Amino acid sequence: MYVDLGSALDATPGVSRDSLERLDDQVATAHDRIEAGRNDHDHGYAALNLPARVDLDAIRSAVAPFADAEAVLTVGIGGSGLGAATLANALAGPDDPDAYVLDNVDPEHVARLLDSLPLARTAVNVVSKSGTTVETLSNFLVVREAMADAGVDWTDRTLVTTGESGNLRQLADAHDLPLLSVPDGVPGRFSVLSSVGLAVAAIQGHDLDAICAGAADTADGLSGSLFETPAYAYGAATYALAARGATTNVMMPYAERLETFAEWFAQLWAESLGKDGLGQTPARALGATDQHSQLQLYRAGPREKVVTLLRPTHRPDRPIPETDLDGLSYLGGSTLGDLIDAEFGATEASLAASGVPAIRVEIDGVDERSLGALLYGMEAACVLYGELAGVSTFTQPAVEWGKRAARGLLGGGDVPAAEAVEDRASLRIDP
Ligand SMILES: O=P(O)(O)OC[C@H]1O[C@H](O)[C@H](O)[C@@H](O)[C@@H]1O
Repeated sequence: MYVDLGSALDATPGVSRDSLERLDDQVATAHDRIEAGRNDHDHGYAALNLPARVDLDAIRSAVAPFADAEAVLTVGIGGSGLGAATLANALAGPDDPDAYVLDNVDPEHVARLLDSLPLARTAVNVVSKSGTTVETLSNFLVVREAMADAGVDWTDRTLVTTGESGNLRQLADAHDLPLLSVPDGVPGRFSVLSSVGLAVAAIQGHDLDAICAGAADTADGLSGSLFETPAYAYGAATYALAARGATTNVMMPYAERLETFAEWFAQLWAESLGKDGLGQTPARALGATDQHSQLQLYRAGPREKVVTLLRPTHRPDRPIPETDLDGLSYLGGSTLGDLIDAEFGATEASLAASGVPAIRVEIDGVDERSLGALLYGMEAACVLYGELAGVSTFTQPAVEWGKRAARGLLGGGDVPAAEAVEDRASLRIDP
């Protein structure tokens, strides 16, 4: 992962080279804390040790029964769904099993998806670290029933990834299902480089060693200076920009295959850093498509944004056919790759012309090694940002409140949070 901060220097809000140099002392201190946390295997920091620790053979053996799968359905939400979806959508090839993620309980969507799947040839990958998340468990009960209705033995088609205790672990033990563990000390949104994210990649036949090697390279390159460590450059610059008013971070990949990465990034950034009145709101965009919708706002709207422009520097290409149409002759000899690169450069320049800060992030290609580097790099960036901001990066108390309230409303115990839902104020305007 390569990071270029040039377009954030003379912007509003912006960071100067001098201010980054001053910030580098704090980066060194934060790096020491991160390394101490990694050495002690502390909660959260342990996620940054995954590339060296993850047991790829255990993942390969757990997915071996699903070698015949035509589709793989992950049932999981948040960190238990987005990592698998990011890898699947980035890496999927034409002959791979199709990957789907059920991370919502919209009944119509669930029914349509189940109707469209070849259930007898579908691997069901149920993932929940806590083993208690109501959306995941409810969806799994529905999937299991659909399989039974279709005459499929669900116990032959189900893989479970969960923590050391909870309903899912009990279910896996009771039915002797293939089982993978969420490693200790790894919050869901930092778990993509474990069985949580890698099982689907394994079923699809992707190169797990290369994903982990890309991540390990990035891990080995972490140092106490943002000027030597691209991940820290990104974390430190976004932190400094947020402190100067860039409270929104637009993640804008110029590659369809990375669209889901922006969703994964949004959870990582929002849930980790949104604490104590601080944080930076992640927004998701896609280049070049959103140049024709959201770019107007990014250039000319409120000055509270930094735009992260992400692209692969190599990708399969396709020539634009010659045409004799007047006005299109300038395209002669160009490719779609030339065009999307020109659009990337034009957006960066257009933001700079308006003084809106942008950060350029590049990876070599949308391949296993580069993705491992990108995912790990963004996790390290997030942890560094959290250290600089002094927030509790690895907790999510505000999300837990909502989970308790929903459970209470469904009769799952005497939950004070549920009463707050009943007590909501209303100012309803009827037609
Ligand atoms: O893996 P689970 O325990 O089912 O949790 C799934 C998700 O639940 C909550 O929304 C948490 O805030 C997320 O961080 C977590 O990834």
